[in-house]
Amino acid sequence: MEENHITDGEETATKYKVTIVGSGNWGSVASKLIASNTLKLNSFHDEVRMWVFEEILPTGDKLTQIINKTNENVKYLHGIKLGKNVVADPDLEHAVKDANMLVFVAPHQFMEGICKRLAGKMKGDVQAISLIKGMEVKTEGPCMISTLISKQLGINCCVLMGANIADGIAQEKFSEATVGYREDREVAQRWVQLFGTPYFHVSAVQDVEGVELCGTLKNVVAIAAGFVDGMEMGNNAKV
Ligand SMILES: NC(=O)C1=CN([C@@H]2O[C@H](COP(=O)(O)OP(=O)(O)OC[C@H]3O[C@@H](n4cnc5c(N)ncnc54)[C@H](O)[C@@H]3O)[C@@H](O)[C@H]2O)C=CC1
Ligand SMILES: O=C(CO)COP(=O)(O)O
Repeated sequence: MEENHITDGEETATKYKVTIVGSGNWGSVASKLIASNTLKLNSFHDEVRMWVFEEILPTGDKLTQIINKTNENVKYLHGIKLGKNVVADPDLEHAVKDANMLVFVAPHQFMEGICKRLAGKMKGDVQAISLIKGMEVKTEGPCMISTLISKQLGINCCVLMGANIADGIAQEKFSEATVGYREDREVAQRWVQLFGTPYFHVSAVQDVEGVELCGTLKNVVAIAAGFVDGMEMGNNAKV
């Protein structure tokens, strides 16, 4: 347990361990942002574990092996180094077992299955954040993904959303995002620290559902705007 604590003069504080659950385009960029910060910030372990849904590449290699060898997610974020401190792990339960900060960034349709596998497998003090846009629509009504995570895993879940296209952020083009949190501002500030860089500006507001709905519904507007472009109806039709 010693390695989980840092000593700052007389005080000892928890050293946070981060695992990213998901490794597509956005999950890979999230790992790059986070890995650059854990190296700089004393309150986090350097290593960032990234659960990878294992795939066999056309070369016959396993995706996790290539990520760990080249430091690059050649399938979902080609040409971008993630950081040497990112470790790809194909075993979901193993990837989360020591983490006290969990970043969920798998496509929403896989989340129910992922949560079922994770229930009871995590540390007691774990905090979560969802970067997932979308919602589960069931017969009893819609359910936000942060709610699904909180309910199924019994943990607090913040969200991080913005007009964020992963590739632009991977290329370190300026972008901003918002963390939505429920009660604990200190936890929200920890997420802000973990994600924020000079090119990725992150702020926090106390409104999980508001932030998550804006992030999700933004994509409905984006699809409609794409239709308008495709039909060459002009910008006024978008308003
Ligand atoms: N790509 C982007 O620019 C952004 C994406 N998001 C959100 O992030 C979430 C993830 O999106 P992306 O990273 O773009 O996904 P992606 O489409 O790039 O990757 C899909 C991921 O799902 C994995 N996968 C495939 N089958 C699976 C299974 N059966 N179980 C679990 N995982 C499986 C793949 O291995 C891959 O890691 C989505 O909710 C999306 O809305 C949010 C902001 C930006
Ligand atoms: O929300 C996005 C960019 O901001 C991308 O979402 P999708 O990957 O679900 O299209």
